[in-house]
Amino acid sequence: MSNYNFGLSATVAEPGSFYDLGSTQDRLVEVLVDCPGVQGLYTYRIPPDMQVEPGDILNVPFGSQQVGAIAIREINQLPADLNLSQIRDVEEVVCSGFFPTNYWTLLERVAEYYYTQLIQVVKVALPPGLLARSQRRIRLKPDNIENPSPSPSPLAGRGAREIENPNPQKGSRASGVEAFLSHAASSILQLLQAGKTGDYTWKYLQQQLSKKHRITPTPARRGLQELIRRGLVESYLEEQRPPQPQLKQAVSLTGYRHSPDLTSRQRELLKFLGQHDGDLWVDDFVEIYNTTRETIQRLEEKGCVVIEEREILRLESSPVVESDRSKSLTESQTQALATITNLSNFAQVLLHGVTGSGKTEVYLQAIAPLLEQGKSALVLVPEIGLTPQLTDRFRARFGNKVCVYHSALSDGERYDTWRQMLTGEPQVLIGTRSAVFAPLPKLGLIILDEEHDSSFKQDQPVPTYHARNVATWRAELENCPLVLGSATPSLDTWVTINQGSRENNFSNPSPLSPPPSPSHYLSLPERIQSRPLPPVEVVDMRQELREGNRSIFSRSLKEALQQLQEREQQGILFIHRRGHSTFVSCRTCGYVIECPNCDVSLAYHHTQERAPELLRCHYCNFVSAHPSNCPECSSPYLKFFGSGTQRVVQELEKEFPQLRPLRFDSDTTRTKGAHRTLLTRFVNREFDLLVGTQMLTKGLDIPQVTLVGIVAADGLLHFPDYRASERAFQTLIQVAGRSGRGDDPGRVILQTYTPEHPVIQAARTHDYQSFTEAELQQRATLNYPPYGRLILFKLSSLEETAVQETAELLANELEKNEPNDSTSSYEILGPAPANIMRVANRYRWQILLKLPLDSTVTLPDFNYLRELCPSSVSLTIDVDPLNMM
Ligand SMILES: Nc1ncnc2c1ncn2[C@@H]1O[C@H](COP(=O)(O)OP(=O)(O)OP(=O)(O)O)[C@@H](O)[C@H]1O
Ligand SMILES: [Zn+2]
Ligand SMILES: [Zn+2]
Repeated sequence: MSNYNFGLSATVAEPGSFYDLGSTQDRLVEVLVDCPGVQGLYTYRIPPDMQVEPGDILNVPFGSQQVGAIAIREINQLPADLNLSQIRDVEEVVCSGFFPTNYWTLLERVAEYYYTQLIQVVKVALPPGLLARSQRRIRLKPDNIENPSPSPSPLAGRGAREIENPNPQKGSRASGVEAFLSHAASSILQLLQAGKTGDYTWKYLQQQLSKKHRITPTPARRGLQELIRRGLVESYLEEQRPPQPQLKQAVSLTGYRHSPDLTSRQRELLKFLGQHDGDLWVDDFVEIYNTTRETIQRLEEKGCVVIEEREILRLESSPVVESDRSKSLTESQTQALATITNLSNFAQVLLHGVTGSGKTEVYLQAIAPLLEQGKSALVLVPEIGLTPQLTDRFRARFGNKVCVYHSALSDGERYDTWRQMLTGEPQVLIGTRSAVFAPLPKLGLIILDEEHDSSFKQDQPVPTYHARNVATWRAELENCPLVLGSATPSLDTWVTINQGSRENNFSNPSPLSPPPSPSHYLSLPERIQSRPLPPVEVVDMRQELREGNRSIFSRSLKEALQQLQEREQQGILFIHRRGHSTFVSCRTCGYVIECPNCDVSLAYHHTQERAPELLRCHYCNFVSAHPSNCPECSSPYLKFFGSGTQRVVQELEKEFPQLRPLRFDSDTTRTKGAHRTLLTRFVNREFDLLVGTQMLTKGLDIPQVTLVGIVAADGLLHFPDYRASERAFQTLIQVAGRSGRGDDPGRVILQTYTPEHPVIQAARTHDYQSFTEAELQQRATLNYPPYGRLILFKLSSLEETAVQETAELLANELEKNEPNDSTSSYEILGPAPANIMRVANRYRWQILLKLPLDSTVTLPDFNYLRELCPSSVSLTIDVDPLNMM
C-alpha cells in the first residue's frame, strides 16, 4: 500500500470521529472476526483505494485490538441497526486469494441447508487458529529510508502531517525522516531500527510501544499506517515456515546378518526387517515389533544393521511404503474407469462393487491422469485410523503427493496441511468427513469411499452436515465428478442414482428440456480373479442350546476355529460390543447396575486375571469398581449378561488355549498409531484371530483371512430406529466381505437367535438387491427417507421439567405453523423423551418433523423457535438425522 494517495488520507474516519463521505460512495464489507467467543458478522468500510474480495484475510480494528478477519461479502446497504459513524475501516488486506473461488458459496449453502450460522460452518471448515496463526509482521524498507524516491513517492506527497510541517523538503534525507512523523510513528521506527533485522511482529511492537512509550493501540495503529503510507515500513503476513528438512533415524540391514552369537529374538527381528525390504524407520520398527532402541543398537554393534539419519518429508506420517504400479484391470474395472475418466463435468457416479472387487484400484487409476493434468483429488473415507492400508496404497502409487487430513492430527499439522493445499500443487488429499471442506484448488475429482458409512454424518455439534451432501454441492460448484463407492450403497444413494440414471436414459434431448441429471451406475459384480464371495452359514443358537451347547460358540464355529491353525489361516470374530458384558444384574433380586449419570446399565470390563474389575458407562465414560455384593440386597450372586470383546477373548482362551486372539476395539486402539501396529502384527501372523467390533468392517484387506465368525448378529438388529435394518445389513455384508480375499476360499459363520429375520436371510445370500427393494417399500409406505425428509429437534437440559416444558412449547409452535394445505404440510412426531432419556445428567427430549420430499413446505422460522428456548435448555436442529438419540 505504499502508493496510498495522500490526499485522501485526511478523509479516513478516525475512530470516534466521523467524516461523511456520502453513503452512496461507501463500500461496506461483512467480515468474520477471529476472536474467541465472538460470533456473527461485523461490518467494516473498505477504504477507497482498497480491493477486498470475499475470502480475503484482513486486519480490522476490533474494540481496542487489531484482529484477523475474513471478508465474507460486500454489502451495499448499512444494516438497519448501525449508523455510519460506528463503522470502522478495514485496516489492511493481509492476504488475498486465500480461498478458492466458490468456497464461500459452499459454506453458505451448508449454513442454509443445515439451519446454522455461517460462523459455525466456518469453524468446522477451517483448521483451528488459522487466522491467529497468521502473524502480522512489520519490517523496515531500508531503501526508502535511505533514498526516498521523488514524486509520486509518499514522502513527496502532500498530506495532513506535512501540512503541519512548514519544511517538507527536508524529508529527503534519512536522518530527517523522523521530523515529519508523529510521536507514535517515530517510536515505531526507532524500535525497528534498534533491532538487528528491523523486523518484528506487530504484537511485539505494540507491547513495546505501550510499555516503553505509553502509546495506546489506537495511536500506535495510526502511527503504523503513517509509516506504511510513506513507504518506510511494510507489513506482511508471516509466511508458513518452509518445510524444514526433518531428520529421522532409519535402520537398514547390512549384508552381514548371520552373526553366530545372536539370540533367537535378535534373529527374529532381523527377519522382520528383511520382510520390509531390510529398511524401516527406527520408530516404526520399535512400535511394530514391540522392541527397544537399545535392542536395535546392539544389533548395530554386532554389525547386522546400520542406523542412520535420513531426511523425511514434513507431512509424512506413516512408514515407508513400497511403491507399486497400476494393476491391469478386470473387464468391469476397465468399464468403470472408462466412464469415470470420460466425465469432465459434474456428475454423480455410484461405484457399486462387491467386497474385494477392487474399487480402490479404480480410484487410483482415475486419479493418476488428473495429477498429470495439474489437478487434485479429494478422497473421503470413514475413519483414517481404521484404514491405514488405504492410505498406504495411495502413498505407494502417488508418493508424497498424498496428504492426510483428519481430526486426530495436531492443530499444527492440520494447519500446515491446509496452507500447503493452497499452493495449488496437484495432490491427493485423503481425509475424514471434515476434509470435504479442504480448500484444494483445481479439484478434478471427489471420491467418497464406503459412502454408506454413517460416520460421514456429524450428529453434533452443529452444523449437522453429511459429507456426502456437501461433497455433492462441492462437486457441482467445482464442476467435477463425484464417485460414491460401496459394496452396500446407502438407500439414499441408491434411489438418487437410480432416478438420475433413468432420467439420463429416457430424457429427450430436445434443447428445451432440462439437461439430463448426470448420474451413472457402475457395477463391479465380481471379486478380483472371479474369487467367489464367501458362503454364509447361519447357525440357529436356539437349536444349539436345545442340543446342549451352552458355549457362546456354536459347534460349527468351534470346528472352524480348530482348523485355523492346522491350515495356517487366520480368522476374524465380530462382536457387536466392546467390554466384557453389556450389563450386570443380581440373581437374587433382579437389580441391574446402572450409570448414576445416564439411563443405561453399566458394562462390565475385565481384561485379564489380575486386572481390576470395572463397571463402565459407554455413554459418559463413568467408571466404578465392580461391587462384590448387590448394592440393593447385598446378595453375592451377580451375573453377567451379554458378551463383549473381552468376554469372547476370555472364552477363547478357555476353550482354545492354543489360539492366539488379538482384541481390536476402541479400548485397545486408543493410542496414536495403535490400529496400524495391531494390524501389522496380525498380518505378520503373530496372532490367529482378530476379535473386534464395528471397526473390523471397514476396508480390511488381509488375504490370509478365511474365516469370519459373527458371534451374535442379534445385537445389530433390534434398535428403535427406522434405519436399523439397513445398518445391520451393511455391517453384516461388510464383515462377511473380509473373508476369502486371497487364494484360499473363505467362509462366514453367522450366529443368531432369529435366523428367520429378513436381514439375516439377505445377508446369507449376499442379496443386496432384494433386501433393498423390500426395505424401500417399507420406507415409502411410511414416508421415511429417501421418500421423505426428517428434521430432528434435539433438546437437552440438566433440568428435567425445563426440557419437557420447552419441548411441548416448541411442538405447539410447530403445530400452529403447520400449513393447512395437506400437500405441503409436515408431520410432527413427538415431543417425546429420547430413547435414552438421560445421558451425562442431561435430560433429553426430541421432536421429529417429517416432510414430504418434493413439495416446497414452508417451515416455521427456526430462529424464532431457538429464541423460545430458555438458557437452561439447549436445542440442536439435526437435518436428515441418522441417529435418533
Ligand atoms: N485388477 C486387479 N488385479 C489384481 N489384483 C487387484 C486388481 N484390482 C484390485 N486388486 C487387489 O484386490 C484386492 C481387493 O481390492 P480392494 O481392497 O480395492 O477391494 P474393494 O472393492 O475396495 O473391497 P471392500 O469394499 O471390501 O473394501 C486388493 O488386494 C487389491 O490390491
Ligand atoms: Zn440384589
Ligand atoms: Zn453414563
